[in-house]
Amino acid sequence: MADSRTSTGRRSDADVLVSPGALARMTAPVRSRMILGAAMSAASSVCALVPFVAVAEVVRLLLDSDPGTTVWIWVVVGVVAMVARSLLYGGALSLCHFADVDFVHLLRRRVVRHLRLLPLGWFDESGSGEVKKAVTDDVTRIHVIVAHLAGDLTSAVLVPLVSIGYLLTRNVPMTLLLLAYIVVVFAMAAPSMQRGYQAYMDEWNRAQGAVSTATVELVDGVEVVKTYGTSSAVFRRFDDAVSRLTHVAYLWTAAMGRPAAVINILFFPATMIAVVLGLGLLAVGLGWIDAVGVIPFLLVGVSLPSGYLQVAQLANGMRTAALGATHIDRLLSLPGLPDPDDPAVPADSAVRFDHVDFAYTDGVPVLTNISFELAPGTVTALVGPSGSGKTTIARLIPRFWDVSGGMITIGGVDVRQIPTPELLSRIAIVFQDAVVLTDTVRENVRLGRPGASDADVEQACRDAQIHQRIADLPNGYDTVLGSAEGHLSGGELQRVTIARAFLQDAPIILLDEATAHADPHSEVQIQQALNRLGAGRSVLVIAHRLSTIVHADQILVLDDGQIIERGHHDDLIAADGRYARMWAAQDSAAARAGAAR
Ligand SMILES: Nc1ncnc2c1ncn2[C@@H]1O[C@H](COP(=O)(O)OP(=O)(O)OP(=O)(O)O)[C@@H](O)[C@H]1O
Repeated sequence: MADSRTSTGRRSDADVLVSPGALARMTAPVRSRMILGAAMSAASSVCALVPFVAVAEVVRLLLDSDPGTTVWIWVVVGVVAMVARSLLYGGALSLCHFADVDFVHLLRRRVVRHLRLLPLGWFDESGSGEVKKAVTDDVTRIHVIVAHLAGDLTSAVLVPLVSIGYLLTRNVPMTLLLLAYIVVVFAMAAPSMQRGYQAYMDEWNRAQGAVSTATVELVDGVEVVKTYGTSSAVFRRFDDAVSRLTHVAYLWTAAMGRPAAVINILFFPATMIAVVLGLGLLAVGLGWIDAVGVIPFLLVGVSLPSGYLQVAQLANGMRTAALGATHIDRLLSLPGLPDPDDPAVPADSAVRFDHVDFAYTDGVPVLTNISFELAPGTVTALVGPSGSGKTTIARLIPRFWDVSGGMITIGGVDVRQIPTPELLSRIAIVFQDAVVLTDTVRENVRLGRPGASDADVEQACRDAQIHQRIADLPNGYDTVLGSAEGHLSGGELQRVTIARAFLQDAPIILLDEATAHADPHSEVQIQQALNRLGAGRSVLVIAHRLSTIVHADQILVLDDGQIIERGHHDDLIAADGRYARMWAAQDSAAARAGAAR
């Protein structure tokens, strides 16, 4: 059997065992409206049948020698049923669709809230494809059930049952003859349809999952695709996934096509009219029914099999919805970072690492025995070779991951005991790559303090030395970042995120290589903004350019996850150790670059 993992090693739909209760749990908040919608839809389906019955009865009575006033009663019944049907149908449709809108909103919000609790490691492992799948694809799969299942399934099951009941009251042998025809057609075609369906359903889901993952990968890696064109592995994986999906679709259609065509032809309304007439002639010949008695069968019996096809489609929808619900259920049951069992609020903003060990993967230590203090109003710089653990240290403070050993405290309180909103409100982070949303500049800055006034947002931008640049944009602060008119350089975007940190006014600042992508002019501006931002706060700086941290109160030199030197710039230079060598190497590199210019 083909491997059911996708090219990125993630699990595909076919690996998931559908959990029977998941769909019921997921739809619980709107269940009462779904039931009411189903009841209204059932009543509407019965009403939809009544006009046909009324016409059949009117025709039968008119052909009688003395129709009497009963004819008019049937006319009124038919008209009232038509009106009632429209009202009930419209009501059921609105009810289910409004329930569906609420359902989608509630479920997406629940999923996104839960995603916020998951450690960053989960996102690294699962990728954006998994998030997109849960929030859009899986929710959409279930939404079809809320919007349509209750109403459509009830009517698909109920209409044939009521029709058969009515026809039995008209003539039992003729009804049995018609049912026998329908059963024989099913018996001929349904088993091979079922076999074809089961054989390719899983294959189809797997191929679809692979296309979804490959598409996300393609978009994420669009720069590689542009550079290496269609020869890149990313593009090849996408191409293979699409070809596989097409192939499965072809095989599936071929397997299902013949039996589906047989059923469609034999249940086609024109075919059914001919069948009812033929069976009617037979029954009249055998003396089981008179000619007038065949009329109800022509009007009501012809559409008897249509419900089957609808039920088959809905069963498919049910299965994919159950699969979507199982995915979401699994995601919602993933454990988030544990909540504090004894919540406490820190007294001040002194950050302390106390013999901290950390590993992303069990058995592969990344940090070992890290201890240092980040006192309020001081700057601590982390330096060291690539991969030595600088970013990891910074990310443990806001609990992007939890330590494996030792403890991190803020104001004497273990970060694991500080309620998450409280913890995050105390820490402002300026990442290496400026993280901005596709939203207006104003809202991007306001993320630092939701509810901040426009004046405060502008003041923060002045402090970050980006106000004038924003004011010069076509729509000023209302320009959407990422849009054609809202294109800012890396250094400018970095200053937008610094403005966000100014607005947040947090006592602890984490700066991860904030000047990394800036040109020399931007770098000076960013540096000035950062110096002002850091004044009076606990600042942790990750720096590659040692010239930016010569005035730091404390420099920690990391190597392979351990602190190998610590002290002021001058002390470390005097010690003539690793830091001194790094300084000399950067100095001569800068001199070489200067000479080359
Ligand atoms: N999400 C992750 N999952 C597993 N390993 C990781 C993860 N992030 C980083 N690592 C590993 O942890 C080690 C430390 O990485 P870290 O990013 O903290 O180093 P760094 O000193 O900041 O590097 P750089 O200067 O290149 O940014 C590296 O070996 C890295 O491969």
